[in-house]
Amino acid sequence: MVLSSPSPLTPRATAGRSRATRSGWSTPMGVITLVMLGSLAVLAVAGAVLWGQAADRPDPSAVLRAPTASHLLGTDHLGRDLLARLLSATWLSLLPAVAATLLGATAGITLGSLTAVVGGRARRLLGALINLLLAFPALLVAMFFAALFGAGAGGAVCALAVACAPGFARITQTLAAKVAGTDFMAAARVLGLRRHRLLLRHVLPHIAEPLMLNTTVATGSALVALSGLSFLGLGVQPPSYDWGLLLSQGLDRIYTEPLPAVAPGIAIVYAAVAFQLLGEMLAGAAARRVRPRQSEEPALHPARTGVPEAADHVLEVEDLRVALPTAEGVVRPVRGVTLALRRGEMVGLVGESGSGKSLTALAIADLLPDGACATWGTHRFLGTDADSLSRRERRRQLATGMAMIFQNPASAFNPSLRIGTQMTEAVRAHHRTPRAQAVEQALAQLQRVALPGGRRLLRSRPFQLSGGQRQRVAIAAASMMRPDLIVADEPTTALDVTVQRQIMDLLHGVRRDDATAILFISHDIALVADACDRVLVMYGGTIVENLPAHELATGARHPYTRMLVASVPDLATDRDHPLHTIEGRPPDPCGTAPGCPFHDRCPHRVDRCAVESPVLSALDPEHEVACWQPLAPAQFHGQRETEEAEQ
Ligand SMILES: Nc1ncnc2c1ncn2[C@@H]1O[C@H](COP(=O)(O)OP(=O)(O)OP(=O)(O)O)[C@@H](O)[C@H]1O
Repeated sequence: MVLSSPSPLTPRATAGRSRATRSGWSTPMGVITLVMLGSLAVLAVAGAVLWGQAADRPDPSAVLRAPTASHLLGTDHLGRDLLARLLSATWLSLLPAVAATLLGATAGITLGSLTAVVGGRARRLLGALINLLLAFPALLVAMFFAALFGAGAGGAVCALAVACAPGFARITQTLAAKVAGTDFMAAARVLGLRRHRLLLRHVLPHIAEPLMLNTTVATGSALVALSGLSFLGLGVQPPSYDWGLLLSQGLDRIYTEPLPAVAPGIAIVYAAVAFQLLGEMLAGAAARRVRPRQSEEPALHPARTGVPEAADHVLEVEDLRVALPTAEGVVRPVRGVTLALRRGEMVGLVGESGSGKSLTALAIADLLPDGACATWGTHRFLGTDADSLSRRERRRQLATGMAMIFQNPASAFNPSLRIGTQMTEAVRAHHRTPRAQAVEQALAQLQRVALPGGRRLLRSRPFQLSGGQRQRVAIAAASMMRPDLIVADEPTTALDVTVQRQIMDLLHGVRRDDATAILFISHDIALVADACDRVLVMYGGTIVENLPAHELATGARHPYTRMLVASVPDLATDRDHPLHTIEGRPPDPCGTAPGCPFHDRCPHRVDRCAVESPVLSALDPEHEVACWQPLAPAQFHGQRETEEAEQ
């Protein structure tokens, strides 16, 4: 008896497994699969009708006959024709296998997919439950439950469903975990979609294909397992019969007449192979659906605008701290961030890798990873104190007032859903906008980001678009709710320079037209200086300088900002001289050393810097710096000239 847990077949993983799967249903293997499945389907439907009577008709004069021309497989102990019984048992053998697999798959997939949408503790509990269930061998579980439920087809089906459910749960958990960490799930969470909607709209469609393939293959295994249970006397009971029972009865006389035992065995293997081949063919078909992307990039040159006049704050954050538990101890990558964004303002957030930019953005969007703890001195979004809202109210406020754009436009969309579905789901869920109206809105947004194709584009799937097109769709989707704040985490990093410019133009268009504030996270200092109104410079988990973007090149006062700017080729540096690098390493996010986080790398440090943390203080109404000895512009240039002379 074989009872295997379903294996995690994925379209890509199985794509290379056989040439037949790659070449489709018209190949010899495809034709064989269709013929085998077709013959099983015909026998399942017509077998009992055509041969049912002959199968049940006893003949005392022909008991236990060997195969003859009138009884090709011989007869049983009541003289019934074994070939007729074999053929008419097809549906009784296949139906329970399909039912057991579907029941087990439904239970397992439900359990496994829940792990993608529930919170940390519930997820750990579910994971532990799945591990516990998997600890018991499926075969023993099936036999135990078959005995518990009582011998019979119903009991065997339930037992098998219970036995195969943990395998499905584990596969689903693994597949769903990959989905849970994707940008499109983060985006969907920002949109405030409820758990059941996340599950049904984003998780399950995304993993449906591999699950379907596994279910198909598992049906073959279930057929073998059910036949095994019948063989052991725990499955179908006389006078009913399936292939397993016929095999068991045939074994009694296998040494004198092998055919009555071999024929049901062949039928079982035949059906199991047919299901296996079906799984292979479906996997191959799924792999072929991953098509190359199109690459059309029409030029975009919308007008640029200056800083908007509006001055009301969309977001105010004071003393944001984020702590993350790790195996090495608690990490504190964000250590007191203070920032504010005005309506229609584009603010750049720059800093070395690991300075805490992304975690700051995730904390603002309420998307921190499980276990992370964020604390705030002040946290006001759209004038409302976040602490005064329930979690649900806050989610809703974020869903309607904030959108996120991620670095990788490929992962920002659920690849299994059409662009139109993803663009319209937030307005439909939160504003109860009718479908047709939501589609019209989506079309208008696509037009706004200069994407041709209208309804055709809405019907397409993310993989059919180029990276630049996907990022433009991401901006169009983010604008659907007319959010007050867009957090764009390195939205141009994965794109080439021409497309980067187009994306920046679009973001400018959004903030100009909708007065949307944009927090623009980037490593590209030159781009930030060029595109943003203000720049926040982050180092060691804090904001060390807040200054107008046009002052970044020459007016920065924090030594770190100046060194960061000096390391960029085309801002204030002389190309005839080697670029400046910042010696030393960023501070350890686990560390608890006092003082300025930059003091051990700072050429201008004084004694106080090692013991006292400087706070962000205003130099003028538009310029703040966290430094005990802010540089004067001349002082920095003097220093650089000295260094260059030494070199
Ligand atoms: N889930 C996590 N668990 C533990 N540490 C983390 C986690 N996420 C981020 N960190 C750590 O927190 C620090 C800040 O990470 P963050 O991603 O915010 O930096 P960043 O400034 O955005 O860097 P980059 O520019 O490279 O994206 C890094 O040292 C990182 O290793």
